Amino acid sequence: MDTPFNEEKKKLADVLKKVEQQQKTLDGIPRYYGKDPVEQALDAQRQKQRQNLDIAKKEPYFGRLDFQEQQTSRVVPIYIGKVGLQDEDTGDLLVVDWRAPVSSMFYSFSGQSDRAYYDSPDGRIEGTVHLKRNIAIRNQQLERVVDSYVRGSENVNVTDEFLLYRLEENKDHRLRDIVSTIQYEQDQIIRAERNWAIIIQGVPGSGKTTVALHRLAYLLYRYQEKIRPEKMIIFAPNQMFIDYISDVLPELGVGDVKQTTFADWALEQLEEQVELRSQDERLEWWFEQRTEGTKGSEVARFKGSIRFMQLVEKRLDEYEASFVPDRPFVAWENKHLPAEEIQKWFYEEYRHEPLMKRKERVMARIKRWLETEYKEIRHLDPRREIKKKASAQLRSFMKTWPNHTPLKWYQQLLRSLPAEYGMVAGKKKEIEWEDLAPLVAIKHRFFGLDAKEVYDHIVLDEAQDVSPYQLAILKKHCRGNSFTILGDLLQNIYSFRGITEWRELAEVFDQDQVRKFELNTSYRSTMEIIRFANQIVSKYAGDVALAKPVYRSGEPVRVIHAGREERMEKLLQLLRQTFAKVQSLAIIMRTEEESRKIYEQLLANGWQPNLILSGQTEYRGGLSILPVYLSKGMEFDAVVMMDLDDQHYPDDELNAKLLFVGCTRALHQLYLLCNDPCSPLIGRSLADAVQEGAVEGLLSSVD
Ligand SMILES: Nc1ncnc2c1ncn2[C@@H]1O[C@H](COP(=O)(O)OP(=O)(O)OP(=O)(O)O)[C@@H](O)[C@H]1O
Repeated sequence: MDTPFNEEKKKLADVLKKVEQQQKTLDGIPRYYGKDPVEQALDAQRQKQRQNLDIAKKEPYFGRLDFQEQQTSRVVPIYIGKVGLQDEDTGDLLVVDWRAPVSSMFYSFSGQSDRAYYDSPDGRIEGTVHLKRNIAIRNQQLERVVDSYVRGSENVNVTDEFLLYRLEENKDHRLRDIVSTIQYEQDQIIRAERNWAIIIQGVPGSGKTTVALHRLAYLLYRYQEKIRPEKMIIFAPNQMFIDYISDVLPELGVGDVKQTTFADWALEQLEEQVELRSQDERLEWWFEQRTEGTKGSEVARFKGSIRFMQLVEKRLDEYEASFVPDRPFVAWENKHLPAEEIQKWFYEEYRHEPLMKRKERVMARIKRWLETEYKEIRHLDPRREIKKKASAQLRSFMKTWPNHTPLKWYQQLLRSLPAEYGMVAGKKKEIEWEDLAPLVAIKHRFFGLDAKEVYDHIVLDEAQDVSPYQLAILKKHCRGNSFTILGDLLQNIYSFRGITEWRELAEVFDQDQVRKFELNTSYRSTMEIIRFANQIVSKYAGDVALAKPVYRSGEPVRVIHAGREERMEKLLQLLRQTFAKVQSLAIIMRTEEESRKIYEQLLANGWQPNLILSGQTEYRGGLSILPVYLSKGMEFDAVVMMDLDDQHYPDDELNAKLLFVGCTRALHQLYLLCNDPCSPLIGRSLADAVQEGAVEGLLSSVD
């Protein structure tokens, strides 16, 4: 009998041959550039098929499930891949798309019993699983076959073996798809109802970002008639992060999804009527030289709150209520339009239109009224004179109507509030990050919302740094509350403007529209790293669950004692030892300034690191140097945290969270260079972790 490996090798050769044949057939058909819509649709279909075949050619499938439907005798092997493939000769399905209903069994089947089911469009299909097999193919070569379930054999529930094989790999400079190893709790989120606003609280490395991107791909497949990629949008914290995640959707065969930051998007909405003040100064204050007092952050949080939103709405209502002057329009002697008539047009007939549009409508209507009135005048000469006069009257009448830009109106509102809420001093058009949401809201009220800017689905990553007001704005831009909102409250290092509890965001929706999920297993880092990092932050965790590691053991976390003078030498030694063995290594500093200094020193020592500072739009991988607060969302094979002393990381909530974020960026190795006196955060962590055997020791040196 053939071994599973040989069996799969033959199958692979067979499938690849069919893929090639199909590619050849398609290559023989030229592209269509004419105007016939039927031909255009056929051409688009062929293009999609070409893209799918390109994906299938590299790795046609990754899993196999042998399933016997209830009341049938045939056991059917179902091959599951990133895209579906059909045998052109027989019409049989060669490979089923991972998003198809039947594929859900591959992710939900745990092997506890041989029974399984899936929900097809025609109802629930039940049956028996005979085999669940993971198949690793790279560049058309079969690399590995792991049976995680064989009916009747003792060998069940070894799913982790394949997962661990995947997790142990080094990562390059891009986030990757995880279709072959999606875990049950992740799959539940990916396949969740379209019209739910999903909030995911997930520990570092639990796959939040990855899951959100897979959910997009799933929604596009499941609701292909209703959802289009151009109508989906991803909000991410910065451009570098967008670059870092940019390969996942194309890998899943999804293109054209807009990816942006809230600030860039909001500025687009405002059409450059404002200038966003650089956030560098404030970030520097918050992360680097924070002194007591949080006046600035209180204002930022207030301006991001639903309370402030309600205040803005109330003032807008008042503005609207007094918008139309309470006086008639007098065209000429004895000819006037009563104020009540004009108000009726504005407040009743045009009430569904935005404010400024209504104003235009009223003016156009007065003009039409004038035209009919002119006709009543018999002689030409007085008519010409009267027309001129009436036009001038209309111009001066309309001048008595309010005429604010959103920014002017907002500035006026702020001036009416206590002084500390004022606009920033500086250029006239300059605003702060937290002013963006109210300004977009005012713009909508004045000029309306462009239907092109209404999305079928919105992803909000690192949502703990988003304000409720911002989310409320986005809700207006979303059809049917279809949101994926993800983040981690233990990583809320921008708490001066973000949220501290998910309740704050959930309140933007009706309660029956929201579903909350938790992802508590960390897939990124080894057990040793997760245990160590948990100790750092546990004091500040409150109700938030700490990360559970996957059972993947690696090297102990190494805390290396390095005094000021020897710090550079120790770092160089460490790099020489580790860098060649990994694809990505980050040196994480406490501040931007220190990142720059180390960068210069490494350059002088012949290294070629990439310096990552705020505003960076690209992530290149390899050796990176960056301040800790910019490392959020990223991951590296190895991480070196520098300057773990009580000056750089004193024992407070922000520093604990920063250190936690930094440590949880590491997949396989974590090194901490510690100076005297060592940071109390790591002192505590160290004592606990040493007991658990996760840390090699405080004074270990690099040899
Ligand atoms: N089911 C899985 N199979 C294989 N790898 C996984 C799985 N889930 C997550 N990962 C891997 O774990 C790492 C972390 O994923 P991701 O960045 O999406 O997590 P996150 O929750 O957004 O993390 P953070 O909060 O730290 O930004 C990635 O390398 C991802 O490929």
